[in-house]
Amino acid sequence: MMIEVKNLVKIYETKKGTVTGVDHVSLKVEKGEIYGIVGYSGAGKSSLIRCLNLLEKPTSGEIHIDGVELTSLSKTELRKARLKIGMIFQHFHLVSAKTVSENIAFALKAAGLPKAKIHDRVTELLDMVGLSDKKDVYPAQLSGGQKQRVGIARALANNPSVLLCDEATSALDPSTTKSILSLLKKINSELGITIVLITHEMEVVKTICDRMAVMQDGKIIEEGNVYEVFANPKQQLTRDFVNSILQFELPERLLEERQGKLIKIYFQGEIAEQGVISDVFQTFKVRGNILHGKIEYIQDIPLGIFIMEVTGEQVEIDRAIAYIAARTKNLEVIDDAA
Ligand SMILES: Nc1ncnc2c1ncn2[C@@H]1O[C@H](COP(=O)(O)OP(=O)(O)OP(=O)(O)O)[C@@H](O)[C@H]1O
Repeated sequence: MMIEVKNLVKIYETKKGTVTGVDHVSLKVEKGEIYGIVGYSGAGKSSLIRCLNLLEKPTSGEIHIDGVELTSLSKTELRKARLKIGMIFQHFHLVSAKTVSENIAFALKAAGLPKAKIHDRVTELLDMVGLSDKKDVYPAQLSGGQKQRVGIARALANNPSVLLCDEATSALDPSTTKSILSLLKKINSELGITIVLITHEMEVVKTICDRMAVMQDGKIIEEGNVYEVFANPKQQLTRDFVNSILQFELPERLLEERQGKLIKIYFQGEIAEQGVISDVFQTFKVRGNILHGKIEYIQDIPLGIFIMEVTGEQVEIDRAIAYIAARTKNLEVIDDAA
């Protein structure tokens, strides 16, 4: 187990009283996993991830990273343990008076790497994040995506086993977000670094995470393999997050002009690839009109939702619907004009 959090509590003392940031959270992350924690603002995600490297001191609970329990370490021991935990931030936190190379070299100097080795390591890191041509540039001259690449290079400088990402793509546009996520994925698969990320965007979780947790009011309310959570969300909040990706509204006009039965079909896994829809038209005397549809690929497994109008004789429609229902995850007759 790379990360094990046991009964973590973080309470803030404020002038107005105490605020619970993290409320008895326990979680485990396996070596090499990408683990995403999703939640709305104020759910406690930042508090939780900042406790993982003790940027924030937990009120109680245990944090084990690669077999080391962090909360009981002395200052010196903690400084050493932290080298194994890289972190990147929403607003990058680069030093504006230092060049790209100097920003990265700083992390190596702090860890005591001999000067002669620093240059080579910086060159290697710049190459890894695709910024070799920007080494002497200052952060102000970089785009957001480039700044985050510097942040990533700096976080990886001392060969950490864990990378913590605090809303790392939230300040970036969608296409830059994609490129940063694919860089994180590459780092994970090529270097075997375990990644924990927090985000309010399900899209991020969908794109790169293996497992995920949903956080609300300081607690983890649902957890699991990303495909499983997307396909079978249990809590209302999780359903809302999943719907942000999968759902769509059907225009009112379509509902008014329908003729046969309107059905909503959920596909899961391989079923989505097996052509259930085309089989239905070969087997039964019905016509079908797809009004809306979407297939998302999560961990390369399809998860789909379709709305289809089925017309024809009532008996045939019923048989066709029964046929589809038997072969898909979930079928809802949403409207019946007959
Ligand atoms: N330094 C602090 N002092 C007092 N209360 C805090 C502090 N940091 C966070 N909190 C409170 O703890 C709770 C959780 O906040 P946290 O920032 O961890 O949530 P979040 O899910 O990361 O949300 P956001 O994305 O908006 O930061 C909130 O009620 C917040 O007001």
